[in-house]
Amino acid sequence: MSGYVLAIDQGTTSTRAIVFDDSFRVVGVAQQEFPQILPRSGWVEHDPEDIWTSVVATVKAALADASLTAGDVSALGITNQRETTVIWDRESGKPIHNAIVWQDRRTSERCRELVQYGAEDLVAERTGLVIDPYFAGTKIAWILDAVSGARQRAESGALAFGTIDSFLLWRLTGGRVHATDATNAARTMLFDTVANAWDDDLCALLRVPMALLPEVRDCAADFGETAPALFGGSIRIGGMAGDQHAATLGNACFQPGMMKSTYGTGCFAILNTGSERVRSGNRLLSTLAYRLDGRSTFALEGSIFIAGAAVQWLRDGLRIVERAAETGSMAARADDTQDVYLVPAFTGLGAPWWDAEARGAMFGLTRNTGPDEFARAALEAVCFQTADLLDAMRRDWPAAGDTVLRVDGGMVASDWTMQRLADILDAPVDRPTVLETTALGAAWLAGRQAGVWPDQDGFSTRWHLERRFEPTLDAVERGRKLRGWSDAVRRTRTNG
Ligand SMILES: Nc1ncnc2c1ncn2[C@@H]1O[C@H](COP(=O)(O)OP(=O)(O)O)[C@@H](O)[C@H]1O
Ligand SMILES: O=P(O)(O)OC[C@H](O)CO
Repeated sequence: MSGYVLAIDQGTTSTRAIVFDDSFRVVGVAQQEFPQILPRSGWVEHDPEDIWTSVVATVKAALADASLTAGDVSALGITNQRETTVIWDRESGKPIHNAIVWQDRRTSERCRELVQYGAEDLVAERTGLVIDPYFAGTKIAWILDAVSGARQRAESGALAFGTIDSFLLWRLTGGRVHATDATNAARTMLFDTVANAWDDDLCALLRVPMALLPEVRDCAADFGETAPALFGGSIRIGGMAGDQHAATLGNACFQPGMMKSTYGTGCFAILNTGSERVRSGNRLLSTLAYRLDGRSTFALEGSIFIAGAAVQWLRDGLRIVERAAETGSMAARADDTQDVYLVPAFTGLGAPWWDAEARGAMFGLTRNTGPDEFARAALEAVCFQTADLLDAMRRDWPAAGDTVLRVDGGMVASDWTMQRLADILDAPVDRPTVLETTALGAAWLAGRQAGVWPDQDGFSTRWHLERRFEPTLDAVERGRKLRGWSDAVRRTRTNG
């Protein structure tokens, strides 16, 4: 068998398909953006057919780019934007509603009711999550209530629910496999991560019929094979993981205490806590890092909703830059005497604040404030938010104290941001040579399952550092900046 492995990375704004060889080099790649549907303030949807079309097109294009056919590829791994919720008809394969995206806040009111009802402890104990519209559970119930007849059809077993991985698997296998992996299941608010099973009590609480739910498998498992007609030959599907979990694997964070942070549209920091599921006292998520060989590895996660999206706002909303990459040089020449803070709560605040109602704010504006200070504030916001997460992680799990942060995602191309991140965290930041770590993690799962790629140890030794950013900021200045940020967050929050 060849060492070529294909990964589908189905993200929030685009789909990528990447072919790796057995030296983990990218030999073929294709990317396609698809429309974001914003029906009203705080609502975000995707058309699942757009996603499906982009997956088929990018897989074909990546194979062509690598000058390979389906028969040359040993395995396929799928990784995906998490929590985004699709419900489809098992007979026709057609979705009954647009996918409700992870960023969508339409179920805030329902979540408030669940908190008032006193469900927080039950949810935390079984799932490790906080109650928030972010997760799939309340989105499923919303669709069943909004689409006429859907609840009844769900109860009779005519409909299927899946996060994007599961929906793609169903389509790729020609409707033969309805399954997900444990990391995606862990983002629904319906899955007991210790028992590794869907939870009857939570399904009843959230009014989700269990007949809708997919079978849950390990991240590296036999997920079936692609229908031959799709890509001119079938490919075995051997790996599946939510994108942040795949990035944890791709960054080889296999040991307890290792941590990665991915800077894309949002920012997601995951700290490997080993076999211990740490109950957070600081409103972090206690989730799965990954599940392999029947064993779960747990993690503390901090989820920030807006990271690179703040840079997109400068580009597409304010139009003060033409390209994201310009923000680094602007930040470098921004006026040091101006303390301008952006709290980018465009869709509420995630961890550790979980304030669905908060909206973005800027502080410290003067008549001298210009585009450079805006750019610096947007990039620094990402650093300050990561510092809040790391601080919460250290309080929850003191072993996190000496952590080196491994980073990936589109934003880490910015040297200025990575240096500022090390300065604000007062910790080293390691940037790997392969920045496509999410796709690499999914490919590793599939390659390992097919027996053509190495196990954890072999893979870890081939993780390579491109550059380490060491902290250089003095403690007084760092403390002053962090106090300014805390004050800005306090003034933005609605639940503090
Ligand atoms: N040089 C850069 N400086 C700052 N931000 C950047 C830079 N390059 C890309 N970005 C930001 O990174 C994000 C894209 O990262 P990516 O990992 O592709 O995101 P996603 O997978 O969430 O779609 C965009 O929000 C973009 O604004
Ligand atoms: O598609 P991304 O990279 O923005 O990641 C989305 C996250 O998985 C949402 O939880």
